[in-house]
Amino acid sequence: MSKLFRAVIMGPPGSGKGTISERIAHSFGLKHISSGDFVRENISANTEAGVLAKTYIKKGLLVPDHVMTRLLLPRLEEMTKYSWLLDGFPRTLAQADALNSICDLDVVINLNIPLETLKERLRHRWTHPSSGRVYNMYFNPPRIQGLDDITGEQLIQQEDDRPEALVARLRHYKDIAKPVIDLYKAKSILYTFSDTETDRIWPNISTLLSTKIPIGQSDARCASTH
Ligand SMILES: Nc1ncnc2c1ncn2[C@H]1C[C@H](O)[C@@H](COP(=O)(O)OP(=O)(O)OP(=O)(O)O)O1
Ligand SMILES: Nc1nc2c(ncn2[C@@H]2O[C@H](COP(=O)(O)OP(=O)(O)O)[C@@H](O)[C@H]2O)c(=O)[nH]1
Repeated sequence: MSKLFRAVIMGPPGSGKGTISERIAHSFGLKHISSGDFVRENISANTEAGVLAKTYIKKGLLVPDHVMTRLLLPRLEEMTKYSWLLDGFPRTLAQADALNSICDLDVVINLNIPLETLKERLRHRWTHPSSGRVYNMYFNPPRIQGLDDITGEQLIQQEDDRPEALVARLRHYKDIAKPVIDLYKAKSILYTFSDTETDRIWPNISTLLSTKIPIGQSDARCASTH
């Protein structure tokens, strides 16, 4: 069997991880695993880890590393037959070390987007809370204003997407992401993309992945998990 492909996408809030992950899953047939979606699923299903995670998220905190790894690693271990792309995990060095203990990553995509662009995007981000689907009033508006395309349910603007909250979130992101970025740089698997537009970054990511993903791995049947 040919080698499976393992990738991570990193970037600050609003950098386009979710948007680009969907494109990668669609174009290259990787399974898209979003840690945020997975946490939300566990909260909805009232699993033990989900109940615990909720207590942190309600306070605007990250879920502790041991809870996140207990949630995510078994899920990844179930996916040994698939190529996958991980979005939102690892966020800390402890999570990166835990991931490293179960697999070797091929590529880490690092999105480097200017602060002003992030603020502008998140000001116009609308979220479908139960699925985590996101829209932007200008970039990818919902078909009917204020409603989710799939369920027709109401969209919301998340409190922490407000510009005032974003600066603190971004500072926090930079502090915890730096050692993770340094680790992947040292392993020579880090690929950084800097621009203000997803549509300008996407062709470069697509070219990179075309050279990295073994032939026969692009299987649209393995597309996104949601
Ligand atoms: N790797 C992780 N470590 C700790 N907590 C996490 C992790 N991934 C997700 N969570 C928790 C905390 C987040 O606020 C919540 C939702 O995650 P996510 O959907 O990635 O939204 P987010 O609003 O933090 O990120 P973004 O704005 O970058 O999309 O789940
Ligand atoms: N204007 C604009 N909005 C974008 C672009 N790329 C993504 N978005 C929107 O910006 C917001 C943040 O993107 P998202 O994929 O959720 O980023 P994440 O927080 O890193 O997962 C969403 O509302 C997207 O629809 C872009 O190139 N231009």
